[in-house]
Amino acid sequence: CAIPPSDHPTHSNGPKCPSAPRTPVCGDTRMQHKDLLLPQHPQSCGTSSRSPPASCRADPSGHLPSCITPFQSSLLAIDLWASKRLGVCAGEGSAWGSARPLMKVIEVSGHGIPWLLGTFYGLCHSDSSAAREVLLNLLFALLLDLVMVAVVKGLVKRPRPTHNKMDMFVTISVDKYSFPSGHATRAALVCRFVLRHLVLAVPLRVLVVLWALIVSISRVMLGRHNMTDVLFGLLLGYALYGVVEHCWLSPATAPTLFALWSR
Ligand SMILES: CC(C)=CCC/C(C)=C/CC/C(C)=C/COP(=O)(O)O
Repeated sequence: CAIPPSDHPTHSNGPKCPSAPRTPVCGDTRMQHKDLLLPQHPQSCGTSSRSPPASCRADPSGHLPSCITPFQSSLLAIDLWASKRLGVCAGEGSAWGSARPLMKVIEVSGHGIPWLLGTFYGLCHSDSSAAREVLLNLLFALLLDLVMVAVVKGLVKRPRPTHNKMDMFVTISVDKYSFPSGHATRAALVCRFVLRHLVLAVPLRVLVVLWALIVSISRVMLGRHNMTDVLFGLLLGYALYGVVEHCWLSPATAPTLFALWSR
């Protein structure tokens, strides 16, 4: 199943194949491969796209190894296909278009701004030093998450799904990219953080986990992300919590920071 090299988004900086056929050779798959962001033999313009050594050279843009096996390629194609099928709230006219407003409320619940503002507000108004310690670490976790997601998005530069409508509440420049899902990383990170540091009754703990899952699933349903963006986001958020725990800020390890907030 050959993919016309000129259709690949990374080719904007790399070699062009103006003479490559533009007729679909794999039906819908050709169009969906635009989102893979893995060069399809960019060096093989004018030669057979089956030439194996060319497929393992460095990506001209230097962002990703271009050595993609047929197995990986198939997994990504399945990801794109399934994500498109699951994007049932991607537009008002989609199968579940009427649920889109609810999905957008869920989107805001996992957005960085309410979490940052809420944590900052709590920090300024908390009287107990224990609460301040937890909130300061939550603020650190949220900022670390924003930075890590921005770095990975900027490195990978995977475009958002073609069916996504870019009508998101406050975004930053890298949010035009899709991998990983910032909402999913935040949901996993906050979920682990809250379960570890807040004393909650079991039903509330279940609700926190459900919220994280719903925020993550809603990214695909809204058409914002492919499934792999969300799965990687969840893993990244889970792992970032480990970093936060490892670097835990306390009055002993960061006295200056705590002095800022003490009364
Ligand atoms: C302090 C500071 C730089 C705050 C920026 C907060 C902000 C605009 C975060 C962006 C949140 C966002 C829209 C993430 C994208 O989530 P995806 O799940 O679509 O990747």
